[in-house]
Amino acid sequence: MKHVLYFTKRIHSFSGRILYLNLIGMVLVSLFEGVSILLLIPLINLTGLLDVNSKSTSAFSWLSTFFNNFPKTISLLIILVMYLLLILGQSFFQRKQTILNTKIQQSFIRHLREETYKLLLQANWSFFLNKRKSDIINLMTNEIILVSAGTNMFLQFLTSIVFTLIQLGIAFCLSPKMTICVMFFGIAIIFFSRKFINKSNLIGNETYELTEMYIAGITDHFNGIKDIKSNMLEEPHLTWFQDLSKRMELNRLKLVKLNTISELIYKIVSAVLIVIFMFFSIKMFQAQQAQLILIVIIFSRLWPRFSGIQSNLEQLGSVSPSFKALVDLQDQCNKTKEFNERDLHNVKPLLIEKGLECRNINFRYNTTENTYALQNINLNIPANRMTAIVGRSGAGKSTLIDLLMGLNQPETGEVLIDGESLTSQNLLALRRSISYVPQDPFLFNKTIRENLQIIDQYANEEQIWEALDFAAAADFVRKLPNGLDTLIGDRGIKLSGGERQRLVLARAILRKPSILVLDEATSALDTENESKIQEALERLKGTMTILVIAHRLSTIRNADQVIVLDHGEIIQQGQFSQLANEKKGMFSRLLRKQMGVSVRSMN
Ligand SMILES: Nc1ncnc2c1ncn2[C@@H]1O[C@H](COP(=O)(O)OP(=O)(O)OP(=O)(O)O)[C@@H](O)[C@H]1O
Repeated sequence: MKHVLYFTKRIHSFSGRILYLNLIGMVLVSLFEGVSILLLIPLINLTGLLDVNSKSTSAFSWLSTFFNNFPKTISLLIILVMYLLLILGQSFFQRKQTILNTKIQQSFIRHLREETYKLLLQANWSFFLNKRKSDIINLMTNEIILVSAGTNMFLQFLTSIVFTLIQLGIAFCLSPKMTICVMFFGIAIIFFSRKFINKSNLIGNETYELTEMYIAGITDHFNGIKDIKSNMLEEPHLTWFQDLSKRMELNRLKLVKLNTISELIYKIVSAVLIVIFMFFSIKMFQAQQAQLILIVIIFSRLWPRFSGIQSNLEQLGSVSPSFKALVDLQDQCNKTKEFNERDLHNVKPLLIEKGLECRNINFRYNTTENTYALQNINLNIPANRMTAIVGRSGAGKSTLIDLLMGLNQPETGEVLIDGESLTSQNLLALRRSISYVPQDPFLFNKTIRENLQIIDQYANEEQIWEALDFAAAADFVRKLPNGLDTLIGDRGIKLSGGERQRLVLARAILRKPSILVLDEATSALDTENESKIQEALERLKGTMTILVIAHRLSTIRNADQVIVLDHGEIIQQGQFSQLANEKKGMFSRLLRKQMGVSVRSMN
């Protein structure tokens, strides 16, 4: 419940005065309804069948006395007009209140969405390494709506308590004994049905987990749909999906069964109580017909209030896991925050003059395990030169690059930029100076132009073509039917792997970075395009610092410095030709293997 209260406080500080207006509106709507009970007294009296001016209704007998001053028809007309006005008033306020409610709820959802999205963007890389993307998607789509709806539900719950108190007050004036009895049973039954609330909470937890699994499954399956289709893995996936859908169905059914059983209990108890009341009222207290009618009216008005409170609590119990998940996510983001929103304004890129340096760096992904991804890294990366990082798969190349970009933080040691430690102060300036091209480049489902302008929205036609030329992409873009305005599909699916890599390279160049990082960025290119890019990189040398990770060693022939990593340690460092001549070194072994493969493949 504390998480629900947390969000209620948030909606309170977010909406301020409007929230009170809304609450007053809800109370007003309920009051109109309450007052209509009172009108029943003179109405019943007017029928002439019953006399309601008895002791038990004495608090409001003045109402009947008042209407006795008028001829019957006039009284009847006044009462009915009042009744009509009450209904009209109620409907009018109800509409206003619903609109206001939606306004508050929707702006709160927007606020929550924006706030959580900002926090996510501000979280550091380690947060994303440890978090499943689909869980974030689930929170940002399904759960956030449940949280907002739940917060609203909680506010309605508070209003309904206020209104129940008002109605209890009115009922008390009509029949104190009766009201106390109803209250006693109502509270007792809410107290005894706590276990329903706990059960709802358990089912809510299960719903949350199942939804997480569902979104994760769908995301994974459709990201890997090519694998599924080409390896004919449809059947196991379908079975998995059917099992999960069945579990989701049963989970919903369980919740409805639970909610309806408590509703059923309330109805049965209500019927039994009415019967008992009637019996005692008639047999023991010789109650008049009017009192009996009041008993039924009070019961039918008040009892649903109690059962409403109970079902409200059950619903809150079932959505409270969503509240907890959102609080947890925001907490984790706050703990892993690497910058504040205002830091993003006016970040000037760094002009690196001397270079980057790694000093005594050790790094592990999991600090509870003994395996280090990087150990004793001491390294100089001179500015405006090309440095290549090579090594076997899993050697730590990408981890090293991530450290240099300030994505990973070293456990010991430090990264220096022109002799200054990399801290949160200069982190964003460093990032602004970097263009990073990964092995599996990310492209948006937009046109080529839009994909390029993401990096620089003011880039003109000439600059765009210049970047495309650099990345050996101009030719294929020219041949596309809509040229720069061609839509490239989901993640650029309508392009080949090599075309995608070239586009991302062009995008990286458009930024005119001080540091260009290519992480296996040309792995999908044919030799012709690769050598075009090599030439282009050669032209760039001296204008920016280039960091290249490459398995294909021919790519880095022109590098000024080659770093060889193995098991997270630097085992060789020097110029390409120098390392190639160290016959016993890992580099020449890797080189020989690749040359052997290429010679064999030529034969
Ligand atoms: N997020 C992670 N959590 C835990 N361990 C990781 C994580 N990412 C990488 N590792 C481990 O760190 C080591 C270095 O990985 P890294 O990705 O840096 O290697 P690499 O040299 O770039 O490999 P490749 O050439 O195959 O891309 C590997 O043993 C890998 O299993």
